[in-house]
Amino acid sequence: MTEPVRLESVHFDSVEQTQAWGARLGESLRAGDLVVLTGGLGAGKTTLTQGIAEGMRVRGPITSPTFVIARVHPSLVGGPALVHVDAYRLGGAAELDDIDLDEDLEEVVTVVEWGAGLAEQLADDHLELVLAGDGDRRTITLRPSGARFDVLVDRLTNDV
Ligand SMILES: Nc1ncnc2c1ncn2[C@@H]1O[C@H](COP(=O)(O)OP(=O)(O)OP(=O)(O)O)[C@@H](O)[C@H]1O
Ligand SMILES: [Mg+2]
Repeated sequence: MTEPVRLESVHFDSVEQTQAWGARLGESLRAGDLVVLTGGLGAGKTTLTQGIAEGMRVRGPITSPTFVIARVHPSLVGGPALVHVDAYRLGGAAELDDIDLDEDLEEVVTVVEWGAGLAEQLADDHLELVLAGDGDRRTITLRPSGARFDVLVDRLTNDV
């Protein structure tokens, strides 16, 4: 029997709302976590990452890398660094293992902007966030993989 697919969505009407939710997520992330952002060009992956960085209290700025594939943002408060990977621009062929990172992924939080569909190749526990929408309105569908992220998604989809 196939396992039930769990799909929860959240909706935002402005950049500020998307970033505020990203900050809530960022506050909950810890070393070793992997967050995979999928969604087309301009879907809001980098914008959401800016919110995550704020919540994690790491050094900015979070930008769209043009030539650099991965950037390390150290913590300002003694927490884990944020490694922001823009694999979207690799054209879809790469896997996370192929990206040459100096950091031990167990010690940092990794956020990857990824081409659609590729996240399924990631075997480890991760949180996939699928971004869609246009105008100012965005929908983020949460696809947790593993118990750790199940708990996190419960917390993040409850309106508090
Ligand atoms: N509610 C919203 N949430 C996020 N972005 C929004 C929202 N409303 C409008 N936008 C705009 O959509 C654009 C999102 O761009 P962003 O660079 O974050 O997307 P991306 O998915 O990282 O794109 P790329 O594929 O180029 O990496 C920005 O110009 C942002 O201002
Ligand atoms: Mg981007």
